[in-house]
Amino acid sequence: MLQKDIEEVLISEEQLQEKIKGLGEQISADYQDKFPLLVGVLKGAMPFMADLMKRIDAYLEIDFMDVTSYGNATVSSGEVKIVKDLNTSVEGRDIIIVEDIIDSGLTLSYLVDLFKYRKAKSIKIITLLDKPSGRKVELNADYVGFDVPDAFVVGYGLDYAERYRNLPYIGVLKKSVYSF
Ligand SMILES: O=P(O)(O)OC[C@H]1O[C@H](OP(=O)(O)OP(=O)(O)O)[C@H](O)[C@@H]1O
Ligand code: HPA
Ligand SMILES: [Mg+2]
Repeated sequence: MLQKDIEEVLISEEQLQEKIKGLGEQISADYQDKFPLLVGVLKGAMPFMADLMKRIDAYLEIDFMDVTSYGNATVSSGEVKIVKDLNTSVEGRDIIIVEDIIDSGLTLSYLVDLFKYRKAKSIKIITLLDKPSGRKVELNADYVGFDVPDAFVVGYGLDYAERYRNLPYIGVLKKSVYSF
C-alpha cells in the first residue's frame, strides 16, 4: 500500500540492521569505560535509537528530545523548535546525540550549542543517514551509517508530512506525492 508512493528502495531492512550492528560495536569499544547518555531526537530517530541501543554493550542511559523544523515541508523552515526537553541533566555527561538524518545541519548545530551551554563533558553525534548536499551550516557526525543522495527520503522513522515513518526500509519518495 505505502510502497506505491516509493520511487526506489535505497537501503533495505537487512542493510540497515547490518550497519547498525557495526555502529553498535564501534560505540561499545569507544565507551567501555564511560557512562554515556544517548539522546534520541524525536520523532525520526525513534526506530534507529531502539535498534542501536540493543547493539551497544556498555553502561548507558537514554533520554529523548523532541525538536522539529520541517513541519509538513520538504525543506527546513530554518527555525528549530523544542517540543519536549530532556528529563536528564547533561552537565558533566558524555553525550551521544542519536539522529536519523543530517540534512541542512540546523537541528544538530542547535542541539550541540545547547548541550555545550549546558556544560556537557563531551558531545558526539551518530546519524543513520547523512545528506551532505543539503548542508547550510558546517557540521559533521562522528559516526555515520550511510550517505544519501539529494532526494527526500522516507521510512524507518523518517517522514513526509508525518507519514511513512513505519516503512521498514529507507526509500525515495515519488515527487508526485509532494509536488502537485
Ligand atoms: O539537518 P536538518 O536539515 O535540520 O534535518 C534533520 C532533522 O529534520 C528531521 O526532523 P523533523 O524536524 O522533520 O522532525 P521529526 O523527526 O519529528 O520528523 C530529521 O528527523 C532530523 O531531526
Ligand atoms: O530527506 C529527508 N526526509 C525526511 N525528513 C528529513 N528531514 C531532513 N531531511 C529529510
Ligand atoms: Mg520530519
